[in-house]
Amino acid sequence: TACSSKYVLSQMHPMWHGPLEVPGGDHQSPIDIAVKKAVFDSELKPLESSYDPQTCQQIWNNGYSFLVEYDDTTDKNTLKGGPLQDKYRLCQFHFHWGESNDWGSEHTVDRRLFPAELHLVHWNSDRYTLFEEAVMEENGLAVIGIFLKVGKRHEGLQKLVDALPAIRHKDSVVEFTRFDPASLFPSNIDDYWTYHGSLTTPPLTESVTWIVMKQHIEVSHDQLAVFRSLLFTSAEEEVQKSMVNNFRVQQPLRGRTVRSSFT
Ligand SMILES: NS(=O)(=O)/N=C1/NCCO1
Ligand SMILES: [Zn+2]
Repeated sequence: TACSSKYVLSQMHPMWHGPLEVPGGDHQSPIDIAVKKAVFDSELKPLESSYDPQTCQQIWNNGYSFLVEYDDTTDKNTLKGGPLQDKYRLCQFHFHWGESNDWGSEHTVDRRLFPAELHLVHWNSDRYTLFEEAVMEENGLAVIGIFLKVGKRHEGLQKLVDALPAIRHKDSVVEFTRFDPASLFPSNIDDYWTYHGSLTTPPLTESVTWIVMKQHIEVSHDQLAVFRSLLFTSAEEEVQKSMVNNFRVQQPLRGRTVRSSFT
């Protein structure tokens, strides 16, 4: 109904940080990863990704982050192995960041905050036919989280950074092609933490196998500054708000165990 869609929209309000309660939500994300409490699991395999840069379609500002979207109508961009039993398909990746380099990530490692965090969102194409279906189901989604640190310029990221001025406002979209998501992976993707959690933006459903990389990637101060030049607001709105601090507050662990693929 109209009111519910308005309600959902307001949850998507840019400054939305929760504390939107999810009825019975005790597997929520993000969380702090207490390294010493993580349990090494020797059964965890290396992750296997196979992405086709040709299936990259567009980049757009959804009023909360910016998304790079892939054609997920065929099995072209797959992720399997690691903690996953099934094959998952990439549908988009996006970032979360702060107004300064002191914070911005959603997950933390022993309470350590990073200036930004990359999320690559995949859905279980062995069991479902659409992202929208999988998003409601346990084991429906797999999200890879990669921390960003400020340091040397990231050559792979620059093509994406150069596209951002064209999507400054909410709901703006431009064509974006031939981008390899694996170019944003750290050199080591075998060392990761994994736990069962939720999306950190509505619908907040507890359908996510999180795979958080131990190794971060480096981007330059100037590259990150361009992220902050984006706006939460659409071109029509009188007051323009810079898109920063688009991360959710951390959620209680509620007895969950975080497993590690490394000792
Ligand atoms: N930050 S997140 O958990 O990846 N959230 C979402 N929502 C839709 C797709 O990814
Ligand atoms: Zn995210």
